[in-house]
Amino acid sequence: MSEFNKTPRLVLLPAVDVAGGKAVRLTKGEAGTETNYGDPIDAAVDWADQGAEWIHLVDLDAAFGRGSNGGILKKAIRQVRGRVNIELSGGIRDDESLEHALAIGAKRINLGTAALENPEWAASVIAQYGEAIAVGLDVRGTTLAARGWTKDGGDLWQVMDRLEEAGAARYVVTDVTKDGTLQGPNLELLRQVMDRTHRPVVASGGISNLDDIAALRELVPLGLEGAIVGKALYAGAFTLPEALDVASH
Ligand SMILES: O=C(O)c1ccccc1N[C@@H]1O[C@H](COP(=O)(O)O)[C@@H](O)[C@H]1O
Repeated sequence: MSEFNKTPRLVLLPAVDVAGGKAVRLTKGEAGTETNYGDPIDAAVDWADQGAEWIHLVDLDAAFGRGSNGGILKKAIRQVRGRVNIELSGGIRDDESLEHALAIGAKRINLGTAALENPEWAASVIAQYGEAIAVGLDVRGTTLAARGWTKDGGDLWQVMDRLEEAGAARYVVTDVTKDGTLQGPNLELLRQVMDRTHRPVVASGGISNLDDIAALRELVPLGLEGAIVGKALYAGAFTLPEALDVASH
């Protein structure tokens, strides 16, 4: 196949979710389901060493509104600066937290709760920062989830209409019921979201094996730009180099 008709690669974003100063994975985002994977700075450096181009870095305590891992996130970003782009999320809900996130070196901010609860502010920062703002659409069925995924945040399609109007640059779509379960991504949900936008979409939740990555890569022509990989990498289901290979061939 020539370079011209090859499917473009799928960008993979290893996740580093931080709670209580540790890299953890949750099941379906539920507090108390943490599996501990050690030092988040080591994890970030490890993914950078293994070829990650992006890391999806999450302050879970900030997302749940119960604390902050700000110092650790800053150190992690500093350690991989110049090698890896950081997509930062969790608790970024006002000018101060957004400006701080950008100041410590995040290339992209993922807004969850704020995009649901504060539409005017979300529209204003989407207009101001453009590509630096992604919106996280964290859903159960077609109901969005906010505040550490503990509160309903409205209807996915209605909120998407508003975000499209606001000019959101990119969506990060998480099926909360799949996240951390190793049950495979929700391909149908991704297709439905991509049907409603021309903006790039990043998939999150459920990847369990290399076949899932191959299936997601098939969606690249429909608008899927990337996929966040969490538990499968930490559990050793495959290595990041193996996944990057599947994502690009
Ligand atoms: O990633 C998780 O497991 C997770 C679990 C529970 C809540 C949030 C989680 N992840 C990230 O947090 C943002 C939302 O943060 P906020 O609502 O803007 O404060 C979400 O998009 C995920 O990236």
